[in-house]
Amino acid sequence: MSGNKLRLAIIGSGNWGSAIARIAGRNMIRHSDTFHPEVRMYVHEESINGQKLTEIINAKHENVKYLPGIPIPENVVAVPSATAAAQDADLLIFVTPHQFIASICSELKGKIKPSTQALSMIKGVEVKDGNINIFADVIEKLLGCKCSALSGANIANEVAQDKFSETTIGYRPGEHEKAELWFKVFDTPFFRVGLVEDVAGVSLCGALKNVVAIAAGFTDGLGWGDNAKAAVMRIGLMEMKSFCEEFFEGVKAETFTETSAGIADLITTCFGGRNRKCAEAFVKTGKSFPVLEKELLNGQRLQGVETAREVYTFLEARGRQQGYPLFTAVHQISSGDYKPSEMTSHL
Ligand SMILES: NC(=O)c1ccc[n+]([C@@H]2O[C@H](COP(=O)([O-])OP(=O)(O)OC[C@H]3O[C@@H](n4cnc5c(N)ncnc54)[C@H](O)[C@@H]3O)[C@@H](O)[C@H]2O)c1
Ligand SMILES: O=P(O)(O)OC[C@H](O)CO
Repeated sequence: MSGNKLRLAIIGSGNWGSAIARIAGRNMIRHSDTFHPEVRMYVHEESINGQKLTEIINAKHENVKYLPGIPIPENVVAVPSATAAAQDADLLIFVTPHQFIASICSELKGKIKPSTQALSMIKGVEVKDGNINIFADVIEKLLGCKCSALSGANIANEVAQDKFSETTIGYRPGEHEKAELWFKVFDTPFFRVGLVEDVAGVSLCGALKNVVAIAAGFTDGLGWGDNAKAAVMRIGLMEMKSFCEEFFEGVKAETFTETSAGIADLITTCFGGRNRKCAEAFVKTGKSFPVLEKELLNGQRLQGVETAREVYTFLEARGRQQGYPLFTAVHQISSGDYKPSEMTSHL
């Protein structure tokens, strides 16, 4: 009997979405007292050698494009419609590149259960009409459901191979019980979940570290060495913290220093992430980021360049660029206004 058990759905099936489907799918079986075994996963349909990606995933139990070589549990079912995935869900994970969230939420509006609880794993921000929002807030506003956030030092390919890592769930004040439910969805002996009452801090660390990772990639491309990279990371962490303190209320200092979402994610992204890799190639090849994204990422999406542009737009609207010289330089270099070698002269 699985009549009153909680149903989980996943909106997104890229590199991280597929890795998290593996973890959550297995935990649905492990905690079968609480959860319905079937997990529906929304897949943005595409054709691979003439066959639909959803059909391949459901037949082979592998996302051959975005997470090749890693088995996805058989209780995870790929569906090509976000609405079909989400409509019966009690728990709804959002894990797509941030540029697609607005259109997905407008499709889902009014079609999910009023009691659904959401969780955002998106590393990005929305800048609109001179305001900045984290995606947990965007989702809450667009869908009218409560939304927590998960972020951490989580390179998807490593997590998918069950290599040890930690992550952080940020929850709203008074919602510790909800966070404990999400803990049960994700925690495994190899993927250890910490909880912190700080949705904004967790979300912003995840978004802003991608901008710092671009700067770290520039230093790698320039061959400036480890000291320069450490300096850029330190300055980046200070700008992340200042930005949160200046523009958001209630972000906790310990989120930066004591959680996986903070310093640990900054370190892993600046050494092993896609943003770093593409930024190094940007310096070495002179190719643009859109070209490098296509050539190097096989359909996966860069978040840092777009986030740098959005953060710059927001700071410019407030005349505050000079308070954030590293964030500003990353945008100016990515958009071709500065040379990469000029990065530190503006700090
Ligand atoms: N990959 C990682 O290591 C990792 C780790 C932690 C967090 N994240 C974050 O998780 C989020 C999702 O990242 P990811 O790695 O799963 O994605 P990804 O970079 O693999 O992006 C590709 C996904 O985008 C989908 N897509 C393309 N066009 C679309 C459209 N028009 N509408 C909807 N979907 C479309 C593709 O089908 C595919 O599922 C991002 O915010 C990312 O920063 C990624
Ligand atoms: O590959 P990146 O640069 O998008 O970073 C991936 C994750 O966010 C690391 O935690």
